[in-house]
Amino acid sequence: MSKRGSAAARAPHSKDLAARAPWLSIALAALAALLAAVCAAWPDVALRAWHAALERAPGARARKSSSPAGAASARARPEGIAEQAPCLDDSVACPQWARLGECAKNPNYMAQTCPLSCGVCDQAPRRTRKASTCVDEDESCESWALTGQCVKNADFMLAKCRKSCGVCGPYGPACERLSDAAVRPGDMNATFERALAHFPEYSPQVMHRDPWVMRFDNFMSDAEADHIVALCADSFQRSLAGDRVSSVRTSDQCWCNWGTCLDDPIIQAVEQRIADVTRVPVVNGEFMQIVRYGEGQFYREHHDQNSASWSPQGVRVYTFFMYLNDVPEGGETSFRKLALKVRPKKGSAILWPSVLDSEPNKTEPGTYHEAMPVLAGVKYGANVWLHMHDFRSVSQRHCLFTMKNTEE
Ligand SMILES: O=C(O)CCC(=O)C(=O)O
Ligand SMILES: [Fe+2]
Repeated sequence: MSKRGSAAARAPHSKDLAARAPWLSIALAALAALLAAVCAAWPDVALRAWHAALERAPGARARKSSSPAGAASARARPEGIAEQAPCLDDSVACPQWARLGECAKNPNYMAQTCPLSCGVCDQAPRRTRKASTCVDEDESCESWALTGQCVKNADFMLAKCRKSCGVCGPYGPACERLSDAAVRPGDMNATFERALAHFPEYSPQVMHRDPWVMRFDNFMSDAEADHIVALCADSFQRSLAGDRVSSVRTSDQCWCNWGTCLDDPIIQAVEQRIADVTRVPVVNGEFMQIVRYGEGQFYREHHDQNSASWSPQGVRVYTFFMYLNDVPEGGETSFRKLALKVRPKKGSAILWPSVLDSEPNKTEPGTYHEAMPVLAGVKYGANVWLHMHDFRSVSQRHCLFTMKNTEE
């Protein structure tokens, strides 16, 4: 045996303790006698303490609220089905199938496979998720996942590598939401009114109401704008639209998602100002995306809302767009439906909603917009897209549904 020996070999035996410290056994005996006396004298005190402990225990609320009806359904439960077994979907596609009407078109299959999404938990046998649904079926899954195959090759990977792609639960353990909704019905109107009243230092102006488009003439200093452009100097790449290179968007982009950029005090200060104005936490924001348009470059009319309400990060609720230089000619942000064109001005910014104030999970039809072609010079800008829920932590956990645009 090694010199150090095992912990068990070194642990003093209770008898040795009693021999070495007789006062300890006397004290313990006295304490036990005292407790017995208290319980005998005030049984309800002991009982209340026991109930309080039970109420704090996990699952206590369910126990407490179990109504007579709950008791009846527990009695009627078929044998062999555990009382606590959750109602689960067996496929990550269930929410989408349900939205497409499959629960009605294909009721038997769907009730078995997607009871949660079809809302038929009472009819479907409750069962724990089969362990086999959360496994990799190929030993290369982990390395494929690390090289981005869960996104690039989603059909194959979601079938064969569920574990490595982190899609085991309805969202997969990597994708659990860590935050409540940042925007509730009515919050957006209140946020815009508050921004108008509370941030005179940014010179807010209403460009449009219903839907809101608010301009902040003085959102950042020239030095801050120059600094943000300089951070990206060597990191621009062709912009993507909806995850791919597309002729509708011809600019270059740079995601501020690497260490030096994320840790940059100016980036952090600007992100915090955006959070203060919008009342949406910094972690709900995608990483800042800096864009550069050369002469003739543009982003055709599009909508920024790209994430399903069921996705872990939820919908994109706001866009905060900052202008990082003065553009000699062209490059306006145009909201055709609102008959509004915003001219780029260094240090200014615009904020608009991508969802409805009254139903913040639904797309706001008024805020389609376009980056008009730059006619002379270059245009630099920066997007911050803010989501309903925490975006950054699920993205850091490599959750598939934050990396990929998701559809309703
Ligand atoms: O460049 C602009 O004015 C707007 C850019 C934009 O809409 C986007 O990048 O989604
Ligand atoms: Fe946009």
